[in-house]
Amino acid sequence: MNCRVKICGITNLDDAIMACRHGADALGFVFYNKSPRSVTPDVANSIVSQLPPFVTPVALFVDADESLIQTVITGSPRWVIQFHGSESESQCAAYQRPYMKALRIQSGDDVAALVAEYPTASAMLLDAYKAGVPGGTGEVFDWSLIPARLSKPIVLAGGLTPQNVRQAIEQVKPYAVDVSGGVELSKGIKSDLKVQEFISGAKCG
Ligand SMILES: O=C(O)c1ccccc1N[C@@H]1O[C@H](COP(=O)(O)O)[C@@H](O)[C@H]1O
Repeated sequence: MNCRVKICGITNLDDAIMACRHGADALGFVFYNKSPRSVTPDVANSIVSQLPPFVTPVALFVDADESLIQTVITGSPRWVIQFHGSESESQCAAYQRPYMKALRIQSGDDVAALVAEYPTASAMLLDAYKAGVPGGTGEVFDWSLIPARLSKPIVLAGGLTPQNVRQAIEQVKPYAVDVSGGVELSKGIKSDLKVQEFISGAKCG
């Protein structure tokens, strides 16, 4: 099964180019200033302007001001948006860009019903729920909570690593996987070896 890979939390050009070299399909940039992976619009747009073709930059926001979102996305027509807060469907759709909405899954959630709330999303990202932390937690959730058939492509996130990514893909069969902390050397800095192992693990099936 060909699974696409997004490497999230890119903060510098060297890591971006390294991830592309290993076959990343998408790179995530975090515009949330409480994250240790937070980048400025200028830094991110400078990196995006130097990316090779066929790699999608993803701008991650957590309940951000409209002005910040507009500042980022006007920097490049290539941006896809990841909404990782409690944004409504109409807020997400307002920017007229392809977007994915993150859902933080916990037991008892009706995942199909939550997905159905975002008919304009290109994909839905499923992440672990942790109280008080919007994402990048490094925690895995119970993948058996994900129904076999959903109305949108699924991007699986939350605590993925080079060690568990193949098992995750075989069990969940997502459209794509997304990783941040599991391929880091230190907060905000990616490990060449871990990125290589993660992508080859995700794409070897
Ligand atoms: O990466 C962050 O710092 C971050 C901050 C706020 C919201 C989301 C964030 N990252 C996203 O969280 C998931 C899971 O990350 P991890 O692999 O468990 O570290 C992923 O979708 C990141 O894009």
